[in-house]
Amino acid sequence: MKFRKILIFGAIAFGLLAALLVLLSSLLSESLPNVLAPEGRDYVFDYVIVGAGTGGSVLTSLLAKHSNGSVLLIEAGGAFGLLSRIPLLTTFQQKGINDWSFLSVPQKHSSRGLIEQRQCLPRGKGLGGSANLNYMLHFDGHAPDFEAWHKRHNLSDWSWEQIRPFLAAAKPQTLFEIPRSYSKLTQALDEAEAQFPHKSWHFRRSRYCIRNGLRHSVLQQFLQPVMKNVNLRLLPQALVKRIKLSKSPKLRATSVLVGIKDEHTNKEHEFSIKVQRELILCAGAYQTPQLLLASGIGDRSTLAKLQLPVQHHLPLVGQGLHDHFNMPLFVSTGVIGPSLNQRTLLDPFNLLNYLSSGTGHFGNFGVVGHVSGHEEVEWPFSVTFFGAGAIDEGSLMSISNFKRAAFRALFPRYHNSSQEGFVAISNCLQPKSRGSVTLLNSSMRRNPLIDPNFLSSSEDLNCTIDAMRHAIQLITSPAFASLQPRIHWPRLRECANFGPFERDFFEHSPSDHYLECIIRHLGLSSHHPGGSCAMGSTSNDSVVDAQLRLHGINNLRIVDASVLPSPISGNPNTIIAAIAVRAATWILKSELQEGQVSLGL
Ligand SMILES: Cc1cc2nc3c(=O)[nH]c(=O)nc-3n(C[C@H](O)[C@H](O)[C@H](O)COP(=O)(O)OP(=O)(O)OC[C@H]3O[C@@H](n4cnc5c(N)ncnc54)[C@H](O)[C@@H]3O)c2cc1C
Repeated sequence: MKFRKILIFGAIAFGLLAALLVLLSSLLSESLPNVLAPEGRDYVFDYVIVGAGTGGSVLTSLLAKHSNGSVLLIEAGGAFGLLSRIPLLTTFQQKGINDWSFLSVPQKHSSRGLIEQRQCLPRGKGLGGSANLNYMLHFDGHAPDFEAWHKRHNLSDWSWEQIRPFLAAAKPQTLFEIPRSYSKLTQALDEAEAQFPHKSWHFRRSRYCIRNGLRHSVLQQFLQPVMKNVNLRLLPQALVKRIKLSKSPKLRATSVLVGIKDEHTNKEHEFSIKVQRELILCAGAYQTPQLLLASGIGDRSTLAKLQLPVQHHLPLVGQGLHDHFNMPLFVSTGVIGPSLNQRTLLDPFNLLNYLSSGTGHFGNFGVVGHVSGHEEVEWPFSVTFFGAGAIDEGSLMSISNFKRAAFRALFPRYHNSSQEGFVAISNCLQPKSRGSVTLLNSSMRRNPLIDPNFLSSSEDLNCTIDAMRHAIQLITSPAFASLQPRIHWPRLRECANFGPFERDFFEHSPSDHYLECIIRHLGLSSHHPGGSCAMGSTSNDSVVDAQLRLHGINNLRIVDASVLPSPISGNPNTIIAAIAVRAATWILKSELQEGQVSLGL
């Protein structure tokens, strides 16, 4: 008992220490090196990079290291706090100061269990961008994705052979892999791999961008090591509002208009920064098209409707948005997992374990493994296993936008804080639905109109139903039997006509109509948006060319998730980092070819 008290004191001390560190880290954020202090004069930089997320951090790092030119990195947010480094606590950042907290427009074909049928679309805001808000899962890349880019989109520069060295260069320095012994769920997954009849399915235990128990993102690996370089300046808390083009002799980006808000008076100070060589947009799949459209670069008729003067007609800006769509299913287990629940989290041993070795529940996000099928299936799919037994109602509802009834139908054991179980998340790896990013008006301070248009393709619905049936096959296989799993089919009033019927609990074969109904109500964004300024060969099929330059504007590139011509069959972060490495080589090569550049700081 005495020992337990000591542990509880230890846990409280840890809490206080964490709070102190959060405070300290926010204080430290004030003292970033090389911050540009706008003093009312015009600045000129060889390279101006907009957005310090995955693409922007990697690109800035390589240009700061290897270029002879001056580099300015402009980021709308500031530094992330310590919360971003503690893996399990990452969702607490959502809806906070480091999240843009976008909401989709009401969805036509999905999201019926969400308030106003709108999806929560978190995006990182600050140095590190979404790489500092994400769930840290690493994926090596999948050869057929790039072969499809090569063959279907005529992008021979992006074949698997071509991209592999860049993936290697972008790979996280250290990865933390969930060990087999982590829980009974990881053991069941390993057994399923050995026993499962579908030999073409791939079983992976999760690998995280985590080092010594702390998030190790592109910020730590790429950006931080170069922050003090003499040719680099940072401009945090600054929003890029317009891009200015000049027409002669050739169309080129000449400057950006930046706005910085005074946090006390809320007044905005605006100034321009001139671009000597290249302007590179890394503002992400929602805000890169937003900035282009707000600057009059986009489809002529769309811009006319918004009464925006056209600087450059490029019809597909903001079109072709894609994202993975997740269907969660709660499975309770009859044995102690241990799985994530309030009881395990409040256990002082867990805290001590994390403090002493960086491992245990606090040292990862809770996703323990994935099973995916690419060959011998009609549609490539993935099932992700999130080892959580009790899901906190308030927290999940706030970051998912679920209506209360939908949440409770999905997690009927939500009130039991010591519940053991897991969530099986099924999705299609190559969804066909395409959405868009447009504007409400030209203000960059207003959120863009984001329409992921989930399930607009009936193929995606069939594919998700298929993925769920694969998940059921796994969960009811002998390998999982020792967990005593029970699938909790959501009992939604709106789906009651189709089931679930008592026999479903035994036969695990609910009808397609029932599965369609729950998918259309309860499916959620995976937060992997891309494709809104896709690459391709001409302006009729894309926004940027194979070297990521805007069609018609040679010195304006996009280096972020918007350029993906089709979805990545897994977690996209490392692929976007690899795209940035690739872009850096082209930029540096052209610098070399054209001779010295000025150090115009
Ligand atoms: C909650 C969540 C979980 C995820 N989990 C994973 C995962 O586990 N594994 C994985 O591989 N991927 C994951 N992802 C996806 C991955 O993080 C993103 O695909 C990737 O970070 C996108 O990189 P990016 O460079 O395109 O954009 P971002 O990283 O989003 O960077 C864009 C940056 O631009 C800044 N910006 C935007 N507009 C302006 C402007 N006008 N002026 C100045 N700055 C601007 C933003 O503040 C931001 O910092 C997740 C994403 C989220 C949100």
